Amino acid sequence: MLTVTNLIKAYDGRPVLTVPSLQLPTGIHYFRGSNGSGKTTFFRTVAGLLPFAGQITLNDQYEISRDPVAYRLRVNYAEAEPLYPDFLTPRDLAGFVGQAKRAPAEQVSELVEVLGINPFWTQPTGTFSSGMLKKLSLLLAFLGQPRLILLDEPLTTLDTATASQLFGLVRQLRADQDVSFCLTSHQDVSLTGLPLTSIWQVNDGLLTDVTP
Ligand SMILES: Nc1ncnc2c1ncn2[C@@H]1O[C@H](COP(=O)(O)OP(=O)(O)OP(=O)(O)O)[C@@H](O)[C@H]1O
Repeated sequence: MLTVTNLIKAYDGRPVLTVPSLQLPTGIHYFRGSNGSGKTTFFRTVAGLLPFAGQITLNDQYEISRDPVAYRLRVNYAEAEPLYPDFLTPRDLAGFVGQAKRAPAEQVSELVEVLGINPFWTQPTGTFSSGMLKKLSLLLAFLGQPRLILLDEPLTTLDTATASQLFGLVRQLRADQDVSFCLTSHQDVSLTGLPLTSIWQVNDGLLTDVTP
């Protein structure tokens, strides 16, 4: 599903992530590692948000630099600590992102319901709690018809009921539409009952497969 080759990501000339070769099949992949080990850098790079050296290809077909639009239509990302312009509401953001991701008409309302966003749908994000921001970022990450969704620390600040709804959504998209997921968490994701395809340990910008 995802192939990464000769990836080097540096900040100001300092390499922080090196992935010589990585192949992820369809499934749910969990990346764990200590603070500053490179998880977010990896996710942001795969999401197409950071410049890097190397190749990243989805489904042997869409290379991130060669097919930037087709690739980004199929790879969605939820930030660990989402931030939006204060004056925008979930309705505004879902409108923009939904259009960019070519989301089906009824998709937004279904996700609003599942993630419990109705009570603050038209409220400016500048007034949001961290959990409300997290719910909104998750909604945006599910819009369109992604083949891969990157969830960076999806559980942080999320209440238990919404976490359970989120896992239900992940299971459903996995089973019904063969959507793949990569996620990070400082909590032990294997305890959530999600069927994990692989587990990766990130240390000092290097990824090691530690799947049992
Ligand atoms: N914008 C940036 N400029 C310079 N260095 C950065 C930048 N963002 C991250 N880094 C560095 O890259 C390395 C990896 O950071 P990253 O955010 O990917 O870690 P992480 O594994 O996601 O950590 P955490 O668990 O704390 O979220 C760290 O050394 C960090 O200081």
